[in-house]
Amino acid sequence: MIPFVKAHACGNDFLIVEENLAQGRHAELARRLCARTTSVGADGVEFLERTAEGAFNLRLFNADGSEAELSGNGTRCVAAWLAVHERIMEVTLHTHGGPRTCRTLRVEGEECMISTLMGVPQVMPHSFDVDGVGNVQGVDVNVGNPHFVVFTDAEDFSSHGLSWEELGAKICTHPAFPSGTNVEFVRVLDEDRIEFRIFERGVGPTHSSGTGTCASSAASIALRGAGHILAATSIGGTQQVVWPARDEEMELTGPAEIVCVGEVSVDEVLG
Ligand SMILES: N[C@@H](CCC[C@H](N)C(=O)O)C(=O)O
Repeated sequence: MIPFVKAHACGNDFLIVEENLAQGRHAELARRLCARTTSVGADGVEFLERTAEGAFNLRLFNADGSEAELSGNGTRCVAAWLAVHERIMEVTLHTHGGPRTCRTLRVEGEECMISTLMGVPQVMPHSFDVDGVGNVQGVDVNVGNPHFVVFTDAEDFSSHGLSWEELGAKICTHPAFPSGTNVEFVRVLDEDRIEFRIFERGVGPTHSSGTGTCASSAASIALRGAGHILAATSIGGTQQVVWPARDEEMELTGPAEIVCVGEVSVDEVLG
């Protein structure tokens, strides 16, 4: 049997599995466990390794089995699990996108409020042609993993005559991004608030993204005159971002909740 924890952050849901159970089958396990109709269902799997020295390492696999550098929400889900069930209130989780230190500010039952230091975002305007669409202008943002931010004024987040889901799918796998990219469609509402939709690499449209929140905020602060303290809302809820200056770390604060713990039979998962 493979024990798992299911958690979500603003509706972006993850399974947490101990690394020593994966035995090299990370991609296959992620694909099978994340299937919405035939398995547990999630946007990704966080494999959690505990080293003999007491460090915590994370490997993140998207629902399609691809490995990503990190997830902001997935990292927060792991921090919530450690806070709720092991009373670890501050922890540095080592991801392939760099170390992320999470501080649990509040625990209410299975729900936590957590602040994470998310590194220093790198922001760079970028435009390229998309077949049948034309020139798309946006912003590359690296927050440990890659994002492309498209600003739009449309209330439904459409752009270039396409829905955000349609254009997101085209950009996500566009040759301008050899490793693929996450895509955000962002509306700057005022100095303190932005709203966005996310099309995630390796998943598709999701309800939220921690790194997507940081990327959307970084582009809005750097290039659209948004303030240094921002509320960023996606389908699954609002997260707070603080980014004092371009060369400083961004802090992301938001909720994460443990949904359930369970176990699945290895035969059922891997056949
Ligand atoms: N939802 C995540 C991002 C997960 C990784 C992403 N799909 C990628 O491939 O980079 C978040 O909360 O940051």
